[in-house]
Amino acid sequence: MERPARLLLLLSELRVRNAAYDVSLSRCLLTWKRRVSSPMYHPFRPSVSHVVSVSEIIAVREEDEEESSRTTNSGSWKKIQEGEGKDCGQAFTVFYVERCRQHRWRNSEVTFTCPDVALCQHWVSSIRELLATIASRPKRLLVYINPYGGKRQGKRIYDQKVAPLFARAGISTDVIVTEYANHARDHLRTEAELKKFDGVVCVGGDGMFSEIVHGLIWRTQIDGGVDLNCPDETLLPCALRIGIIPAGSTDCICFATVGANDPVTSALHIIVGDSQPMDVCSVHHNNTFLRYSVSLLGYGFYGDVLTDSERKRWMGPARYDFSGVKMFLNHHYYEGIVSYLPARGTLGTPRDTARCLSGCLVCQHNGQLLSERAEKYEMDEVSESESDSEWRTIRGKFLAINAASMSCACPRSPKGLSPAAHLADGTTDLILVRKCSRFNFLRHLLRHTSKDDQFDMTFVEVHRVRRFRFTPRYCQSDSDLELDLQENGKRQIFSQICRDHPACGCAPAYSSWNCDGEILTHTAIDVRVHCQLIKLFARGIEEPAVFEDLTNPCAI
Ligand SMILES: CCCCCCCCCCCCC/C=C/[C@@H](O)[C@H](CO)NC(=O)CCCCCCCCCCCCCCC
Ligand SMILES: Nc1ncnc2c1ncn2[C@@H]1O[C@H](COP(=O)(O)OP(=O)(O)OP(=O)(O)O)[C@@H](O)[C@H]1O
Ligand SMILES: [Ca+2]
Repeated sequence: MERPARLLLLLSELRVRNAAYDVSLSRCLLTWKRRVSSPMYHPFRPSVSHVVSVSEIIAVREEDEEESSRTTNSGSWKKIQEGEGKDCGQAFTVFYVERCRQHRWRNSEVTFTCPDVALCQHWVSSIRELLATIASRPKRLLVYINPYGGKRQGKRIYDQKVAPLFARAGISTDVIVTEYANHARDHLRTEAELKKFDGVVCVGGDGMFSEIVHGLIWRTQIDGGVDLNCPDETLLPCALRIGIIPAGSTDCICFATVGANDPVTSALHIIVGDSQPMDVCSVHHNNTFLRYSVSLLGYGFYGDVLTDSERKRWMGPARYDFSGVKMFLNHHYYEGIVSYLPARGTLGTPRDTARCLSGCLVCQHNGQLLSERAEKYEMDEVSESESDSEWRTIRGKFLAINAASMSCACPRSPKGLSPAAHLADGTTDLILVRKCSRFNFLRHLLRHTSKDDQFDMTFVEVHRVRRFRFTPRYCQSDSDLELDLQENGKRQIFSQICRDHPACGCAPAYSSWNCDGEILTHTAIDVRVHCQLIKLFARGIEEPAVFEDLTNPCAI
């Protein structure tokens, strides 16, 4: 029979900064509570109690008395020497996760002094044994650093903030500083010895994460004999988890899966071995694979912002705001046909007030439902797209067509493009912004930054879908398009649809797709969501109540 989770493994009287504490260790919790008899005890002050979940202990270190008295570099030991003088015996330090504001985590530490060496060693070995039983913690990681992402701080951020934490947690790393774009992707595809690692970490922005996703998915499918060009193929999930140390311009994936774009917070989520599944969209054109997307697929406004901003990379993250204002003023709309397969039987809608949070039940339910359905389709040997006659079609003039597979929350828009979208529910939210006045489009954009509903506008519609296709009007054959591209030397093809654009004289007939910050080479695309194809070292966004309870002494 398994022991009750709260059964104590150890209970001792230890000292923390000259005060006596009752310190206990169970399989789940480490607690230390100031003793009533302690000289520091104050009858009118509530007794101080601390609770740390064992799963959030980073490491434990036995303090070497001789070494510590020789060097005063160790902050924790210095405090003991100053505070306790002759009273100090053997000591050990526990490093653990502490939660701060706005979903940030910090590495905190507490040093306990024990009356004798044997007791100290017993505590250290007991905590180490417990940590060793947590199978989800990575031991060896493959790290890719983009030295040029965001504000070009990737290398410094990793060396100063992340590497020391990994070392403390006993994680060994193979580090590769990338030398060119797609270096990480190609290394993962062909060279990396993936069996040696428990996870892959990227230091950079969403573009760097996308490289890792492409490398890992590609490698997994090729190893499993899956045809990447067939949009109906069921893809094999990737075994290795991915960690993101944010050092980019948008860091939208990190923000939406962790709740902050903070390198230390992300490193700690990796160390404790968190796991967050995520949906991935495959994008095809004429049965040819183009790319994968995990956050935003945007045609029209966000495609144009990206195209324009690529020419201004030297501006750093500010390029998006500059191009955003420019494209807002340009106010181009695009004609085309959108057809989609609505998500049937799944929980949740894009207009829900509930959000996708840590341990999300909607994602769990839909994940289960969709994998059962996929098995059924496989047994009947039909594809989902063939069996389903529920495709719907919308034709129109659009300022923007966005598919948000997750909220796309980021510092620019803390609630994101689709606030109720889920990370791992097997669906994407298709947002259609029809042609409207500049004033109305500005109202719509502004609502991304306030509590108001950006979908509650007559020219905006949103559908939760499993698949969708887009065909631009004036769709040309590939060879025509190729010819035009060569002649113009750029993506935008100007056509004779100027009657609706009295101000500019001529307007592009085509936009480009912004696929997680990369420009796609085709405008006619076929998109399919693959439920929970990858896993991240993250746990989704925690509600404040989750951790308030844990630190509440009454909850012990
Ligand atoms: C008036 C303020 C309105 C603010 C509206 C803000 C909405 C912001 C929504 C951000 C959605 C980000 C989605 C993430 C996509 C990532 O996969 C991708 C890769 O990193 N990032 C981008 O493509 C980078 C895309 C960055 C897009 C930035 C757009 C900025 C728009 C500014 C419009 C200003 C109009 C002002 C008129 C006076
Ligand atoms: N050594 C390198 N030299 C040039 N480009 C690189 C290198 N390593 C990676 N890249 C490319 O740089 C691009 C941008 O990187 P990254 O995503 O890290 O930063 P960012 O664009 O500033 O941030 P975001 O994607 O969040 O906007 C990626 O698409 C990646 O392919
Ligand atoms: Ca989703």
